[in-house]
Amino acid sequence: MKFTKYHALGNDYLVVDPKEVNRLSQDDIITLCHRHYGIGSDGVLYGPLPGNSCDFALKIFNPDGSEAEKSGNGLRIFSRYLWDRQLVSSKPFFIETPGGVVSASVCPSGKSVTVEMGQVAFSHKVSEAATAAPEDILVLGKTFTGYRANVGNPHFVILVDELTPKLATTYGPLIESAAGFSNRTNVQFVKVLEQGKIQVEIWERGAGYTLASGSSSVAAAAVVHCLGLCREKISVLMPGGVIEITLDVRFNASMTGVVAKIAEGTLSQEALS
Ligand SMILES: N[C@@H](CCC[C@H](N)C(=O)O)C(=O)O
Repeated sequence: MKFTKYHALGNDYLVVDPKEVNRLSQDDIITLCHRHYGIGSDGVLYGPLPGNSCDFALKIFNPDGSEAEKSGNGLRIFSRYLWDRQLVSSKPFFIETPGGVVSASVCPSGKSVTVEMGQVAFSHKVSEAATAAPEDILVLGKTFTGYRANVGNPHFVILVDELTPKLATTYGPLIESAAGFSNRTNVQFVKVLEQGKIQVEIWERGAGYTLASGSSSVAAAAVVHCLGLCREKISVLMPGGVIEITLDVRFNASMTGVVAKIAEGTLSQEALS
């Protein structure tokens, strides 16, 4: 089975073409993503599949084998894969995910990709709640105030004054699976640095601590903009680098950042046995 590996600011994904394999089981995905027993990645992008409403459809899997509705960096990486395979040009094209259809465009060098991620809802259900509402959550004796956002996939955005990776690694796993989140949640700890700049530490649902996340960047930017803390153009600083987000008045989000190809290879049969 052939695979291609890319990263977007250190958020790494394997792209597996359905032509290579009819189906990936949950165990296959867990092994593929495992950094010792497999190739290692923050997820698997299974596509291109035939779309219902556009040329390309994509399935996105987390390293725990669960399926995500959407992934910002996953979509930017998959766009770059389509571009590398000469299946798209530098003109905008559409990709269908369970979390909605997005439009993407790859810059002429292939190194930067923009995805129009769609409208952010301030709830865990798409198209509900037009404004961010605070919600307290008690974890390990500490109360955090966060805001739900849905970018196709669910997020819980917590504003803090002091930001450390430890916040994400200590509280992230407990918040991810807290009782109030019926389908678990991605978690972002966010510090507003200035009007157009925020810093974020991320705990991803089904993946854990990651160096960057596109949908998390969109969720965090939408919440701080909705609260009036930042304007509509926001640079999101993460441990892996920067993603640029632009929001319109209805919280439709455009996301731009770099993508790099790491490797192409063939997985040994033995690895999945
Ligand atoms: N890394 C991603 C998010 C991947 C999906 C997420 N773990 C989920 O389960 O929703 C991104 O760049 O958005």
